[in-house]
Amino acid sequence: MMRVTRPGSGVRTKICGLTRLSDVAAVSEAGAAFMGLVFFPKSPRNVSLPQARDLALAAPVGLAKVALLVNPDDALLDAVTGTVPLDMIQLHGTETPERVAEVRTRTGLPVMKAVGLRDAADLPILDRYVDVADQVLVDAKPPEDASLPGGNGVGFDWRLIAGRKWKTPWMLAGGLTPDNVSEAVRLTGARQVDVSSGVESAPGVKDARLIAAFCTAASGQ
Ligand SMILES: O=C(O)c1ccccc1NCC(=O)[C@H](O)[C@H](O)COP(=O)(O)O
Repeated sequence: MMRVTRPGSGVRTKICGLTRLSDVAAVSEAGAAFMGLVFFPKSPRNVSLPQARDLALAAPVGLAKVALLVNPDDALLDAVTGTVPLDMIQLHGTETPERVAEVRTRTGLPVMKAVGLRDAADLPILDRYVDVADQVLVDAKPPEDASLPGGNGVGFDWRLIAGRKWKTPWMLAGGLTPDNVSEAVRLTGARQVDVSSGVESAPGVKDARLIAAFCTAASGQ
């Protein structure tokens, strides 16, 4: 499988919600740094344990495999980490900082905690996680009527975080697309970006051309 090294701006991309081996190939060829596997039965991107294992085993060295979980109990954590070769856990529920610390210890893996923003009142929530998580995913809060806690293709006002710095590495997410990602990077100063809906042709169906276009746009080329 060919990997493309982009000497551009160095912005790293995560493509979330892969379900097919062809998605892994597309993500790798586009030069993304992370691929996300969703373990959330209500999601159109949900993968079974055997499916996730096959996808993870197909990833080339250098493409980090991230398991996305929502308020997982220890049994689910053990099942996922015992079956799927992984590089990171993404917690996308209402996990407390204490639970984030427990998940790090239990799995031995770095943990990225997703925090949803809608307005400035949500910003202090981020500060609760910077000391305990290895990465913070700065995402949009889901709409009130959403059935998914993330992956809804909605954004937030990037000016909320423009010029802000956290001591923990962070990734920007929420409604990003090949058309808006370069502006999002420019405005927020993000060095890492995450996308799911914006590179799909239908809910849960990744599109190789959109993945390539997203990675190219994110890297400033
Ligand atoms: O993608 C899902 O189906 C999903 C389900 C449950 C929790 C989170 C989920 N997705 C999160 C993401 O894919 C991304 O990390 C992020 O929220 C960006 O999503 P999008 O706005 O669709 O690009």
